[in-house]
Amino acid sequence: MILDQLVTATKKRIERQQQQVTLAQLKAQVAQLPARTTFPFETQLGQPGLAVIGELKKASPSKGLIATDFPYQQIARDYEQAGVAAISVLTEPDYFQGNDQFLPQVAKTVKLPLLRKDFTVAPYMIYQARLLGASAILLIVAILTDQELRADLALADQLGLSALVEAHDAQEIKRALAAGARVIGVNNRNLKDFSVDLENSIQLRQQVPADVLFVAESGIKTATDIARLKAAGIDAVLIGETLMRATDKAVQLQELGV
Ligand SMILES: O=P(O)(O)OC[C@@H](O)[C@@H](O)c1c[nH]c2ccccc12
Repeated sequence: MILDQLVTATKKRIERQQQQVTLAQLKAQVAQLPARTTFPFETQLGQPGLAVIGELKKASPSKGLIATDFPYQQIARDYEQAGVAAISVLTEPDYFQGNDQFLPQVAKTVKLPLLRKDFTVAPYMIYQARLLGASAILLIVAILTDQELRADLALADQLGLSALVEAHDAQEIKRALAAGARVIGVNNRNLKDFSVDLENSIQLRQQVPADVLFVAESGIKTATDIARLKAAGIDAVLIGETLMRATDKAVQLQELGV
């Protein structure tokens, strides 16, 4: 499965990076940063109405190259002007053509909270996310043990980072809730065959209590999709490809009815 390949590639990448900057050195750098007392990612998602997280994604394993031209700072500015609540920044290099440096570059361009979209497989990556200027990290339940999930959530909390905890079925939602997730994302894309089914997030909405933020992820393309998700009481949507391909982000969001 693609997720296994991503985990293997990410572990190798982090091992390489740790040879340049050790965990102890990274921790020391993070310790120099001012303490954070707020969680702007969650504040933004908790606003009334459906919040949109716009994603910066040059390529993906399911779609290949999405944007030949990728002026990510300009796209971030366009997202901000179009009124998105937060920006998801793919940093994974091998399959998504992401780059860690996109985060600080985008952070100095817009005021919006940034989600570091990567495959968090080690606490090292959580310290990195803080140092790079992210407000939130992604934790994928399917690739973490319960113990790791708890420890990662605690560390994120301690560093002033929110965590979007990604689940794809009721069992994973249970694990996310038991670990104390405050934001749960349900991926509509099946990572085994890349098929997309919006019903996944709609059906699973009921498994999550109202005081936990619920994000529907992937495959959102039309106003009908948005209307269905709104009717299901979803707090936020994560939209990548549809927004990446739109020449005018504001017009695209208007057409979607968000
Ligand atoms: O481009 P889409 O279909 O709108 O999807 C966005 C986002 O949900 C997707 O990129 C995603 C969801 N979960 C992930 C985990 C890692 C990398 C990427 C993702």
